[in-house]
Amino acid sequence: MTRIIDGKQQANRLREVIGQETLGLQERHGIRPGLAVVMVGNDPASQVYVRNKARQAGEAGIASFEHRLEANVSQQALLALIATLNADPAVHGILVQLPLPASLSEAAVIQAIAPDKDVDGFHPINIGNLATGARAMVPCTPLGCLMLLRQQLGELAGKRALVLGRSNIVGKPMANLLLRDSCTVTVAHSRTHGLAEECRRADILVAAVGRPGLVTGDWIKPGATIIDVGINRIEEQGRSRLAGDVDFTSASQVAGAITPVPGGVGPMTIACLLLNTLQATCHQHRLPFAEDIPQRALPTHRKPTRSVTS
Ligand SMILES: Nc1nc(=O)c2c([nH]1)NC[C@@H]1CN(c3ccc(C(=O)N[C@@H](CCC(=O)O)C(=O)O)cc3)C=[N+]21
Ligand SMILES: [Mg+2]
Repeated sequence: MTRIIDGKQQANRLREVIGQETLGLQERHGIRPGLAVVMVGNDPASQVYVRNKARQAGEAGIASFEHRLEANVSQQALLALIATLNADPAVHGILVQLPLPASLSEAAVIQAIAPDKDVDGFHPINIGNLATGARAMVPCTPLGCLMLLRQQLGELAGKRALVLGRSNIVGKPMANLLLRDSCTVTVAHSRTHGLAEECRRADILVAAVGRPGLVTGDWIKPGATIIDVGINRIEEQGRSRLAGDVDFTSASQVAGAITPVPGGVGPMTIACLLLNTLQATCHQHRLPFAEDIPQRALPTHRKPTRSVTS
């Protein structure tokens, strides 16, 4: 039987445990974690995400500070705001909603964020620390995918993982996280030869290319675990709906487990943003951070198989 991985429910559980931890911080130390979200311009889709983040942060005991800037804001003004947030002790995490208008340099903006407050994990310091296996702030979407995989499979070591997509936000950090869990990792992309065959070899497939329905059932190894990162807004029969990079109908006939869109990776992304904000808060106050929050919130669904001799 194919298992539908309920990311919405897992994210609810994770946010609940985060809320318990923030309550403890408040009661024992009088500290309230704070998350600043900077939005440039008024893209309607971004506004929905920013609103959801603020509401879910509040429910988990995290203060949120929204900063909306005009689409024509100067780079200098944006960098000045980031400098203010870097210096503000009530702000433990800073997220600048991407993409930015073309007139602004995303690289310069990301590098201006203090690495300790970079809850997106996009700063080169955090990317480098993740790649070398040091302590790092890990990008929220791949972190959420990893949690769903661990919850589903227990042990990931030795599994053949295929990451479809090589973006800085998902594909590259995802590949590093899977390597850290001792998977055999392949990164495929639009120029890969024999893409379908590559996919069919994978025990774990993470699709993050932004092409609706690209991965069909005949690309999937029977029993494989499929994580669909794609959030594509498509028009169908005059109506707008969300579609993943995986064709759910055919893929769910073959896969062992699969995430839906919506209700899969998306909610986990926001929960991981809150978890990163909590971690950043603990770090900035030199307090211990409970590394076991994900395991506590999301106990393994399937016990790892043990060999007879061990
Ligand atoms: N600096 C930065 N960090 C980000 O993490 C970031 C960003 N910029 N820019 C935009 C993307 C997109 N993103 C989503 C988060 C949650 C859902 C989510 O919760 N999706 C719901 C459905 C939402 C709906 O119905 O529209 C779901 O998949 O179930 C979607 C998309 C974070 N992003
Ligand atoms: Mg989703």
